[in-house]
Amino acid sequence: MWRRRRALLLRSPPSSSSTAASSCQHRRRHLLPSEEPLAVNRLARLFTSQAGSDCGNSQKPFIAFVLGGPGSGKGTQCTKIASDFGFAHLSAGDLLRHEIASGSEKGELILDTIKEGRIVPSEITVELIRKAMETSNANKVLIDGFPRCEENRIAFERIVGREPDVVVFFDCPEDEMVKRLLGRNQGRVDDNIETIKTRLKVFESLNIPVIDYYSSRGKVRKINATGTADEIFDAVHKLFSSLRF
Ligand SMILES: Nc1ncnc2c1ncn2[C@@H]1O[C@H](COP(=O)(O)OP(=O)(O)O)[C@@H](O)[C@H]1O
Ligand SMILES: Nc1ccn([C@H]2C[C@H](O)[C@@H](COP(=O)(O)OP(=O)(O)O)O2)c(=O)n1
Ligand SMILES: [Mg+2]
Repeated sequence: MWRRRRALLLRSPPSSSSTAASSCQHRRRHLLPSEEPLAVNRLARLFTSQAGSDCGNSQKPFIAFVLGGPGSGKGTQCTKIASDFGFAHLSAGDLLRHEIASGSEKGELILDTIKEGRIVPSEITVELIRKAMETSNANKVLIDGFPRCEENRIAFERIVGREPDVVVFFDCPEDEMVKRLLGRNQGRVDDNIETIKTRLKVFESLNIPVIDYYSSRGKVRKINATGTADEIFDAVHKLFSSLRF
């Protein structure tokens, strides 16, 4: 039943939209308190040197959060960074879409949330990222599209016990982002104008505060995300060449 519904929903337009403010609060309704300490323990093992199991590496991985509005070019630029600088590319959105496609119990909730342009409960996303980091065994990681809200950020930092090394912010005007999303043509359930409007509101109200927070901590590197993908990558390449990882 759910599988048939999922197949239908994967390409259907959104049935409703909701306010940006409710997106992060979603987490509280779905939090399973018994799961949180387990995730804390697993992540603590991943990121503390005493355990010696940091993604299979003896050192903590270098972590770059890659942020920007929907359609700002995060995924496009991450592919290029991964190829030129040897980073593992972990896209939070891709991990969530794989979870939907797997037909897991959480998939239905994730799909409903993404269809509406809202943010998935943090413990689901952090757990998917944690597993992907473990599997990748990488010492340099791009985390694309995360953290999307303060609750995402706090969950990650509390569980992992550290901040990212750098936060790359692709700064793009809204009209350009809308144009790119409507032309993306990947059959995504959230690339329609109604959901895009919500995603832009969510970005402004929930993700910009995260960028402001990391700016105040001197972590943010802002990239002008207009122009061709290659022009933007020139600036990205300069930035990554200047980082020590
Ligand atoms: N600089 C660019 N100029 C025009 N289109 C772009 C540019 N960068 C990416 N795109 C296209 O815009 C769409 C959104 O890009 P994507 O990398 O998926 O962004 P995001 O991950 O931030 O949503 C894709 O179809 C991509 O091919
Ligand atoms: N940290 C995250 C990342 C994505 N999501 C959900 C909500 C987002 O609108 C969708 C799609 O994310 P994705 O990063 O793939 O989208 P864009 O690359 O910005 O177009 O996934 C989330 O809930 N939490
Ligand atoms: Mg993307």
